[in-house]
Amino acid sequence: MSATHPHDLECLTIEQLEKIAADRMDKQTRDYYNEGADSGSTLAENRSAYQKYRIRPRVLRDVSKIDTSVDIFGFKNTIPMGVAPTAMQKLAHQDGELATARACREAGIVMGLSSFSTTSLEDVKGVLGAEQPGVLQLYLFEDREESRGLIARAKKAGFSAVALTVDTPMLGRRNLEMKNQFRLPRHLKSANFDRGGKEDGVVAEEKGDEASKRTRDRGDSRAGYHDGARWVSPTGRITFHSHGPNPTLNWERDIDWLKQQCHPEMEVWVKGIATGEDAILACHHGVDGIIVSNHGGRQLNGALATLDALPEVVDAVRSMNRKMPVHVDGGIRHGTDVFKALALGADFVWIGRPVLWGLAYKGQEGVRLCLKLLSDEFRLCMGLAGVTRVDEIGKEYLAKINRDGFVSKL
Ligand SMILES: Cc1cc2nc3c(=O)[nH]c(=O)nc-3n(C[C@H](O)[C@H](O)[C@H](O)COP(=O)(O)O)c2cc1C
Ligand SMILES: CCCCC(=O)C(=O)O
Repeated sequence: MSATHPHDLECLTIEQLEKIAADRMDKQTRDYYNEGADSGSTLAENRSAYQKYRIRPRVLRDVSKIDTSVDIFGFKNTIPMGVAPTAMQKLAHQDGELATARACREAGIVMGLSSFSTTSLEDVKGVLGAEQPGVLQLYLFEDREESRGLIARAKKAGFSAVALTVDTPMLGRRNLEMKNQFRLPRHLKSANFDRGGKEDGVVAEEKGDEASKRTRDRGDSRAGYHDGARWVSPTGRITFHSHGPNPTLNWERDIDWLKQQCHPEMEVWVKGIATGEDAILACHHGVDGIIVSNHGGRQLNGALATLDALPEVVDAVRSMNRKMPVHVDGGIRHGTDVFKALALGADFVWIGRPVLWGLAYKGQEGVRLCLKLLSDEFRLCMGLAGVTRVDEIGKEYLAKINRDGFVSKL
């Protein structure tokens, strides 16, 4: 964007943003951000699933006044879209999560913050301010005390909700992450678990001068290694590889525990639902909302694209007596994608990688651009489809293209 033109003429779509960002990231970061698990087929299908649907626009409806806003956590969000929690944003830009928070605040858009952010949750909420809702994504650790502390801090800082990630009982197989032996560079830290710089990725190299660097280069186990599922470190420090995945999580014990910790100040959401069965369990266990997600194709490759899983989840929730919001993420790259997800029954969508690409492009300015592109496209889509309010978007606005090319109404 320049003083003379409201658009960034170098970057008019999220696809262009993706390309520009790819050139600006180092290989480690680009691979970590962009890859999916295994062959990447679920990652690809999250995007291509949107191509199976077409919009059935209605005309002559006076669309001169369009309201794209929705209510979320008592806040008037400018568009039914939020920023999904993604770890380690300082890899993309030195301002990291602060830049994202500033852009969200400017745009009036809710922000999700990863447990493994490179900025502390207090600093991020400080930027968002009292009005703007924040959602803390939670990895519930086997070490419950650590999680209890984090939840208490989120409550104190004024987060509106925690979103418990449930699709990571184990870490998905990410081949480039393993090949690159990816971990957080020494100058960055997992800020929510910072204990004076004593964390993995820092210690081995920092304390360790040349001698421990040589040790590490030799692959000595004292310095740790990435075995494909976790970073195996003898130091026992908290890293996303060592503590993120938790195979012990279960509905009975953990959801009730979490509700006790969070309610009534913070809502409890579950992120990573992919079936109608689990949506019903979520209802039974009294969570406040669910996010249909496959972690951006980074966990179980071969899982359904989230847009394909969405209808069964929506049907399951509608079959229950309780009104529980259903959100979705994964592969959303156009305003029309937001429209399609809502038409299939989602109340709200979240975007992950496009924000990271915006950060890599221009920090806060780049995230602002990313949010603006999608917001502008969504508004235009509503107008061209003949809709002036978000709650009017329903399945009558969609048709599905079957594999053989036939079009069917939903
Ligand atoms: C680099 C990266 C890091 C992520 N980190 C987290 C995380 O810390 N916690 C989490 O629940 N999800 C995490 N996610 C998943 C996102 O929240 C979201 O589900 C996904 O990115 C949505 O798909 P999209 O990138 O296609 O928009 C991460 C995704 C990416 C790409
Ligand atoms: C346990 C994984 C933490 C970071 C993350 O969610 C991701 O890289 O996808």
